[in-house]
Order: sequence, then structure tokens, then C-alpha cells
Amino acid sequence: MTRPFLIGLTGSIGMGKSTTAEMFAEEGAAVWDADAAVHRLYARGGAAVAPMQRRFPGAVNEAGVDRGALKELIAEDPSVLKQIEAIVHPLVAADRAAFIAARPADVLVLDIPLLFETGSADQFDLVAVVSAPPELQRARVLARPGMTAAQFETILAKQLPDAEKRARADVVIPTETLEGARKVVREIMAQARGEAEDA
Ligand SMILES: CC(C)(COP(=O)(O)OP(=O)(O)OC[C@H]1O[C@@H](n2cnc3c(N)ncnc32)[C@H](O)[C@@H]1O)[C@@H](O)C(=O)NCCC(=O)NCCS
Ligand SMILES: Nc1ncnc2c1ncn2[C@@H]1O[C@H](COP(=O)(O)OP(=O)(O)OP(=O)(O)O)[C@@H](O)[C@H]1O
Repeated sequence: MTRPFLIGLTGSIGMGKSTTAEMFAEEGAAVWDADAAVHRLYARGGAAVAPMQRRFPGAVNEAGVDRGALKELIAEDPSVLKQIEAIVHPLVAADRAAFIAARPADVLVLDIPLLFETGSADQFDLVAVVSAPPELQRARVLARPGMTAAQFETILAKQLPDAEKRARADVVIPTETLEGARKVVREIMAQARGEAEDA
């Protein structure tokens, strides 16, 4: 059996990863979402609950890991994020490996906000970066309920800059318009299907 074609999809906050991942799904790819995996791991019965309970007892309740409590801990001590990542990232990697092993389609799209930051770029056949001008990114993110300019800046500061992501991409997907993004998604899918058949 040939192996599936693996597309890594990344981009900074608000650049359009989820919207673009949905387009890949409409074109027949199976999509795995790293943020959604973290939500499953943190939910009641999820694999991160017990290790997080041991390390941060106050941040776990009957519903699972409490993100609000984690954010308070990170605000008090920024090094807490690294400690959370040390627990969560290996579990996310295992969830992702299980998805790939199940091979739900010939073309698999892995939506990973921290793809470059976690050093997994070389695990994909193609890395696509969603990108839009910074003013548009800012306007989109600040339009979200509860998002402040300060929070936006804090998150941006923890992510690899957009210019660097674009430089490391195999393909940049422009997300100013839905049509522009869909055109490039279709081109990538055509390439992926061709290579999946040749493999
Ligand atoms: C810090 C936490 C509690 C904030 O939760 P909250 O629900 O408020 O926000 P959410 O998860 O939607 O993230 C908001 C934005 O920050 C980005 N972000 C999340 N974690 C990180 C991180 N470790 N480094 C950089 N950016 C991050 C997300 O991609 C998103 O753009 C939560 O993100 C968390 O537990 N993160 C650690 C796990 C992790 O690294 N997740 C990233 C995907 S593997
Ligand atoms: N190609 C596009 N054309 C027009 N608007 C878009 C496009 N892609 C995304 N958007 C809009 O931009 C906003 C952010 O998109 P989305 O939620 O997909 O980003 P994201 O990268 O997944 O965000 P985050 O990193 O915060 O999870 C949404 O309001 C969405 O409707």
C-alpha cells in the first residue's frame, strides 16, 4: 500500500488556517487539527488530564483541564507555558501519529499552528503557509469577542514571524480572499493527488 501525501498547514494567529483547512476537506483531504487535539486531550477523560493534574492540581476540575486557570498561571509565571508544552506536545504528537496511521484519505492535511516552532516541518511532503497582510490579520483577530490588542501582541510574540514562515514554506496560500485561497488549495490538491498516485 502506498503511503498518504502529508500536507502541513500553518500560519500565524488569524491568518486563516481553519478556513483553509475546511477548503482542503471540501476538496477531499482528511484534516487533523492540532488545536482540536489539545481540546480533546484537555477534556474529561482526555490523556492530558492526569499528568496536568499531577503538575498543576489547581488547573484541573471535573470538566478536565481549565484553560482559564492555565492562563492565570502563565500570566504569573511565563515559564509555566514551557512546562505545559512539555506535557502536552508529546501527547499531541501521538494523536497525530494515530491519525496518519489510520489513513482516512490519500491526502492528509495537518493544521498545526506551531509547525515550525515545534520543529516538525521535515515530516511533511509539502508545507503550506497561510498569509495575509498584517493590518488584515490584526483586524480579523481584534474582531473576535474577548480579544484585546495586548493579548494579540502577546500571542504574536510567541509565534515565528509571518515573513519567516513564508520564507520556509513550500507554498504560500494568500488569504485576502476566499477565491484566491481556494485556487491555491486546488493546485496543491492536484499536485498531492498526482504524487500520491506515483508513490
Ligand atoms: C495557553 C492556553 C491555556 C490558552 O488557551 P486558550 O483557549 O485561551 O487559547 P487557544 O488555545 O485557542 O490559543 C490562542 C492562540 O494562541 C496560540 N497558542 C496556543 N498555545 C501556544 C503556544 N504554546 N505557543 C504559541 N502560541 C500558542 C494558538 O495557536 C492560538 O492562535 C492553551 O493554548 C494551552 O494550553 N497551550 C499549550 C498547549 C499548546 O502548545 N497548544 C498549541 C497547539 S499544539
Ligand atoms: N481566504 C480568506 N478570505 C477571506 N477571509 C478569510 C480567509 N481565510 C480566513 N478568513 C477570515 O479570517 C478570520 C480568521 O480565519 P481563521 O479562523 O481560519 O484563522 P486561523 O488561522 O485558524 O486562526 P487561529 O490561529 O487564531 O486559530 C476569519 O474571520 C475568517 O473568516
